[in-house]
Amino acid sequence: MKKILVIAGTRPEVIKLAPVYLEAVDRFGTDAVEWINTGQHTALADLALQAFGVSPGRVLESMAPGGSLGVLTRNLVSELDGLFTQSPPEAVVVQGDTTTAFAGALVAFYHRIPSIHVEAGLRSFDCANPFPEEANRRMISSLATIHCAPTPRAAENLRREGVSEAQILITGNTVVDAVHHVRDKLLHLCRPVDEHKRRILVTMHRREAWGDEMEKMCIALRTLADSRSQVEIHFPVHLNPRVREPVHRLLGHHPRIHLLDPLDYLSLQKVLSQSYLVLTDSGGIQEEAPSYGVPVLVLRRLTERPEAVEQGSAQVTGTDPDIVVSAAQRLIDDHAAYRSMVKNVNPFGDGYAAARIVQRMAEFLSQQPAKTERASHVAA
Ligand SMILES: CC(=O)N[C@@H]1[C@@H](OP(=O)(O)OP(=O)(O)OC[C@H]2O[C@@H](n3ccc(=O)[nH]c3=O)[C@H](O)[C@@H]2O)O[C@H](CO)[C@@H](O)[C@@H]1O
Repeated sequence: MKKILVIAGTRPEVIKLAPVYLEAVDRFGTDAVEWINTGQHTALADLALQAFGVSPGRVLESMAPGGSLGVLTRNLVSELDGLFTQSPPEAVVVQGDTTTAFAGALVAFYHRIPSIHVEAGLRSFDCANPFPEEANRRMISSLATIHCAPTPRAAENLRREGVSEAQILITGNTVVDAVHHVRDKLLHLCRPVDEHKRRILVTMHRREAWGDEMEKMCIALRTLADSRSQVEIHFPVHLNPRVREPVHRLLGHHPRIHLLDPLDYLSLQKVLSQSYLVLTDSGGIQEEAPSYGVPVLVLRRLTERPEAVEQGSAQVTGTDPDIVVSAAQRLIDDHAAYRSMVKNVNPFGDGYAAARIVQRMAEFLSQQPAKTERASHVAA
């Protein structure tokens, strides 16, 4: 019985791998596909799993609260190595750029097990930003067997790094599949009738923003809310204490800044679909917003998602508070400028990425010889 392991540890991995998991179960059967939750971000990942009706097959205990990236990587590699030794899968699926994804691809490589990398080829070309994600995804691109690039641009990045054409598949981003999975439940929703209000969705969590940048962004949000009475900020705050502490300290008592606990996937999509504008450092939300025609200000110096910027529905503001505030004020005051950013095309995918990925997986697995033995995963 073929066993395909889908390995996820964080909320975005769950959201972007759930469509692949469901498609693979539909194609190969429930006994052939197993979900591995590495425990990197258990609470947020579990919340996302519920939205897709996916129950984690096996939960690892990789996260040492407050542990370093080195400790997390050590734990993940050790646990996955034991799992792969005990019952070697035919293939593993990893997503994006987390430490979970890197450890999954690395241990699969050591065991000579093929790995499928979902969302391959995103590059900021700066290993400090995002940190450690840019380095993780570059390393995964050296290890993976099949590279599922969401866009032609991502595929080009992989070719430039020497990945062979036969190993690259342009699929679209599975996050658009996830949006399609829930959007029927959003259909009855319409944009808020109070045209005077300007609802702004905010999310921030990036490691490279922890500390001063996070504080400066909070002050910028407060300045923005104070400067425009029609602004209502909805901010689901990441569980990480390095995010929660400054956000609640600096924004916790503003009448029009609503600090929320992390939202389940459907609730977030409802807020996103009804927002006037998004201010975020999130990758996934940059990719989802075009599905609802909502403009995005990217609170980062760089983005590995230039497609939305090039089509004009997103703007990279960086993290200078004055620039962020004036960019948001312009889109509130200048309706023509705002309308020019409202697009009805999502450049990141069409909602059929999972189907393409699983089809390619099926073709690949059908060409694999029966495994007689696992060679050379034992240290020389
Ligand atoms: C460098 C970088 O960009 N890396 C990204 C990062 O993911 P991210 O930046 O997208 O991370 P978040 O912003 O945490 O997740 C966002 C998702 O969560 C949903 N959401 C959000 C708030 C909430 O209250 N409830 C929710 O349901 C939301 O709709 C969306 O789908 O790592 C991923 C894995 O490797 C990568 O794929 C991805 O490139």
